[in-house]
Amino acid sequence: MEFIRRLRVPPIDDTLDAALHQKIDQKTKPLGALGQLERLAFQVARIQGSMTPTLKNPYILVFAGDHGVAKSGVSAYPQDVTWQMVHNFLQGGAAINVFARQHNISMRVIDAGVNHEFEDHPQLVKGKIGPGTANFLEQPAMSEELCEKALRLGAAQVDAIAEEGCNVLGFGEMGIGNTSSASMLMSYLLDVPLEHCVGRGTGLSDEQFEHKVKLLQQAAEKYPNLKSPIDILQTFAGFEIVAMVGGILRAAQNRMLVLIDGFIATAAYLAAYKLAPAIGEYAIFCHRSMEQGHQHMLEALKADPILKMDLRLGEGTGCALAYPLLQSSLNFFNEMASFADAGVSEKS
Ligand SMILES: Cc1cc2ncn([C@H]3O[C@H](COP(=O)(O)O)[C@@H](O)[C@H]3O)c2cc1C
Ligand SMILES: O=C(O)c1cccnc1
Repeated sequence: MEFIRRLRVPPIDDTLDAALHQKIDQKTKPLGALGQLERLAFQVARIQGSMTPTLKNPYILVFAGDHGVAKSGVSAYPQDVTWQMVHNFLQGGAAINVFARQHNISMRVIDAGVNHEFEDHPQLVKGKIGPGTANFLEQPAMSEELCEKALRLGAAQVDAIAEEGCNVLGFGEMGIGNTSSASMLMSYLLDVPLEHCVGRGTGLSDEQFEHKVKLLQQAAEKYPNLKSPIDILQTFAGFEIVAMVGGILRAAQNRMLVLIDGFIATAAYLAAYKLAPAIGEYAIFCHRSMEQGHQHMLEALKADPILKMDLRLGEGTGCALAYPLLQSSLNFFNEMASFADAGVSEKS
């Protein structure tokens, strides 16, 4: 696939590492006392190759798409909620709108494949790859051609906001049924049993959850020999998930800071990571979702999520909520006095 053949993620230069550690350790605090904030500041400064890193023009991209599998009763909500929520995002009434407004984060909604025609709106990108995916219980979700189109869609959106001066962006999603897709991706990409990957999504009852597990197990039996990340994406992903994969890859390629939300966004990240492991240095995991598979996925990635707030929403909400802590990490790094500046005695 041309998109994948052209993929080049720059490895991070370590020439500043010693100076960055020294700058952090010289701040007026016991050594290591700002914990994860110190690790975040170090990571961002390395990505930017700068002793004075900054966050510029932050964005949340919310990718939306419908899933054929939603018709098989794997979600607690009807498929129409996908387009209805896109409408809600554009009206400014969803959780992600509220948190993004609170932290001055711009938002864009990408229709990657919702089964609905939307009116024009300044925050909406009309990128529909198709009116939703095929039901993977019956046939692969999409062709290779559409998969590549979706990768390019995500990459193009990231390039567009990079041109607006953005250097930090969060990836969010909306698509009824997409925890099922994400569970399949996780099981295949990590080669772990499906039981560790399936959760209750929007809030399934015990009975509905058993039905979901049974259907997804049938799907796994149908496709025993998938190995490559692209084949796995084509078979199980949604257009919004593949567009996120393309976007995550391009953001790292552009040396932007990549903020990863919950279970579905992390599944997209996982596919991107399998395609280009160098993206690992650009990613910040914003929270640990209640969706059970997310906890296993984060462990497998050795990720250190910023928040544990019992969220299970998606939309990029974890990214928006973690953003002020990321700001705090750079503020301490750029503004805090050193022992020498402040005339404070160092460790004896
Ligand atoms: C009103 C509403 C708003 C949402 N915002 C995000 N999701 C989340 O729930 C969906 C995934 O769960 P499942 O696989 O169980 O369908 C995705 O659309 C996800 O972003 C929502 C779900 C609902 C119902
Ligand atoms: O972790 C998430 O992002 C998530 C969990 C459940 C439903 N929707 C999203």
